[in-house]
Amino acid sequence: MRSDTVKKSVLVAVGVIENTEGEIFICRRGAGQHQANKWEFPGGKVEAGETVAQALARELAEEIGIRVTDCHSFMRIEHDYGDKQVTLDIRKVTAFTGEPHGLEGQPSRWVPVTELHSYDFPAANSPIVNKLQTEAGH
Ligand SMILES: Nc1nc2c([nH]c(=O)n2[C@H]2C[C@H](O)[C@@H](COP(=O)(O)OP(=O)(O)OP(=O)(O)O)O2)c(=O)[nH]1
Ligand SMILES: [Mg+2]
Repeated sequence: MRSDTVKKSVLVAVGVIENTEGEIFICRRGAGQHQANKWEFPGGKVEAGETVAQALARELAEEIGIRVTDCHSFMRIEHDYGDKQVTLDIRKVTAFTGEPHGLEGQPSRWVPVTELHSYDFPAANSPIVNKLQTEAGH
């Protein structure tokens, strides 16, 4: 990168959705997307004029068909993939209506926190998985 250019980070709203059994909902990214075929916590880019909470609500409605009724800040991660720099604003979704499912054809599933480490997530996600496992006492 040239020293006179400032790399711009993309702000992403990410939802860690938890059910009453303590499982987490994850989806698989598409073949043509950035970080293709990796598993992810659903979410997407915050658009101009939106708050992170608004973006999260919109993305979770569009991608997995749920309406968020309660969420709180979980963590924020800055990560540079080289080809793209992202800021993940992760929210824990503790209440919602509807049953999440991949509306865009993406594979998806509920996973116990103890099994999250066996999924191939983007590199930026490691602290999320670690924090979830610590909180669950593992
Ligand atoms: N949603 C999501 N994105 C993640 C995670 N981890 C991670 O590094 N990312 C990165 C991948 C992408 O570069 C970016 C999210 O972009 P996205 O492709 O989901 O954005 P979007 O839903 O608005 O999709 P699009 O309109 O561009 O197709 O953040 C994660 O757990 N969930
Ligand atoms: Mg997305």
